[in-house]
Amino acid sequence: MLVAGFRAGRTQAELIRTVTSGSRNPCQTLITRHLSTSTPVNARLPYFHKKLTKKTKPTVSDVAAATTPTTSPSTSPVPKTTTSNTSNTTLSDSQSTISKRQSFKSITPSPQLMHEIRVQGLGTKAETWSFAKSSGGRNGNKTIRPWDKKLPEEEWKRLKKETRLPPKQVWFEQQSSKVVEKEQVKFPGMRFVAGASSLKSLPSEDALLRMFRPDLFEEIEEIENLLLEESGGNSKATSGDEGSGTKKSMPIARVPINSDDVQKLHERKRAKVLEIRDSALQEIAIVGRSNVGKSTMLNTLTESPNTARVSSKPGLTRQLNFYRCSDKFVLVDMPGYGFAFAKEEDKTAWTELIDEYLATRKTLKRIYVMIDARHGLKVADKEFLTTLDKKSKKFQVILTKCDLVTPPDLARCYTLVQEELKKSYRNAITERLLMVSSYTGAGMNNLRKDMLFVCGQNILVRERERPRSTIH
Ligand SMILES: Nc1nc2c(ncn2[C@@H]2O[C@H](COP(=O)(O)OP(=O)(O)OP(=O)(O)O)[C@@H](O)[C@H]2O)c(=O)[nH]1
Ligand SMILES: [Mg+2]
Repeated sequence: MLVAGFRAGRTQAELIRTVTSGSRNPCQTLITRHLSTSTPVNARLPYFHKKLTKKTKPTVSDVAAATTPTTSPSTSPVPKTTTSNTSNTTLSDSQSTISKRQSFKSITPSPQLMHEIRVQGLGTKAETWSFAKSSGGRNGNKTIRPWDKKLPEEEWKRLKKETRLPPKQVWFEQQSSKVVEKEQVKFPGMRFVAGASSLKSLPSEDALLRMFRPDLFEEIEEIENLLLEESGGNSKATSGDEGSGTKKSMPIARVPINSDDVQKLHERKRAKVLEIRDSALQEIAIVGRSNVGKSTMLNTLTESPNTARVSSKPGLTRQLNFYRCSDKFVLVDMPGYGFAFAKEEDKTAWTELIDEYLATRKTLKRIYVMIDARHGLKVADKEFLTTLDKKSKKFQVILTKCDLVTPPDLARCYTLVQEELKKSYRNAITERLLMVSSYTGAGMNNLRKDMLFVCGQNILVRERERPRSTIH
């Protein structure tokens, strides 16, 4: 009835204005009488209330005004404490967000870092453009864009005809092919070898070695038995506390070569121990918050989308997954931490598994901690890094999802994270952080090289990458 009295298409604000201005329309008079009680208008018209009290983003001056202590006594009927408390919380929150954003934007990254980001093709394409644009300089009011500047017009015309691409895209293609021209490192044939969802099923170092070197299976078995006998252990032990089998394991990789134990071994066996020890497998663990992109990065590293399962929903990886990588080292994909929606018992089990693995694994060479480049270090990250620091475990940070931030913001995030790491974590490798995008593949080559370097290996497969496009 209320709405029927008004012309269709009138806004609710108009309606309220007309009602409260005391118009002579009989319908309006009725409404005015109806509303002329002590109850506020908003309480009677919940829908209008919603509209009228629609939250607007507080400006910096609003925030400043709101946080300045008021001296005048409050005449409001609403209990003072409740209002002031609520508004203070909201405003101080937004104030801190604003000041955080302001201080983030005030970080000036070094030109070298910006250059590296550009050369590696990191950051969103749109901003790569504006970054390149700004480096291209201005000529009066006209912006000289790099793709206008770099080639003479006839050349553009020719390329456009050949490639049927606009100059901007041609320019990008050229830039990316410049990056790819450099030596590429590949991890061919990476594949899943084992999974461990509990400490009991964690494969022992020898078990992994057997999986990697099936040709050495019998020798490993024999040497293990000999070593166990020498050390007074029972080779037929059935404790089953390690490995997937029931046999006790003597980690061959850790046998010191000059020890009496090995000296006592048969000469033939000694040579085998040396050989096996040299093929000791090193492990590289990839950890990070849930959904940060660990499994996707693994797939991009191997250039095969099906190596690890990925999902946009957090909490997909629920066990330690061991991936064999070119016979020399193992990459370990882990469940993510900081997953708020998992069951409490699951969270405890995963944390235990990760902690135990990271703390006790002797063959673990490096821990890569992945941090989302959009957010920097979050509380869960800080907590995790603190536990690593307490255990004196060295770790390297990788900024990921770099395609989702602009190059300047990526550089700022890099600077901020680096500073925080330097300040608060003794075991962080802070000279250089790695930056990758699993979607564009930017930064992956550097990461592969870093992994090989960590394992003390020369590059296994080097090959010149063919240019990504037809443009040469
Ligand atoms: N834009 C962009 N998205 C990414 C990138 N890496 C991963 N993603 C997306 O992020 C989501 C999570 O990826 P996952 O690899 O499953 O993440 P995870 O860290 O393994 O997650 P959990 O297994 O739950 O711990 C997926 O939707 C991916 O497509 C990246 O570099 N750029
Ligand atoms: Mg995963």
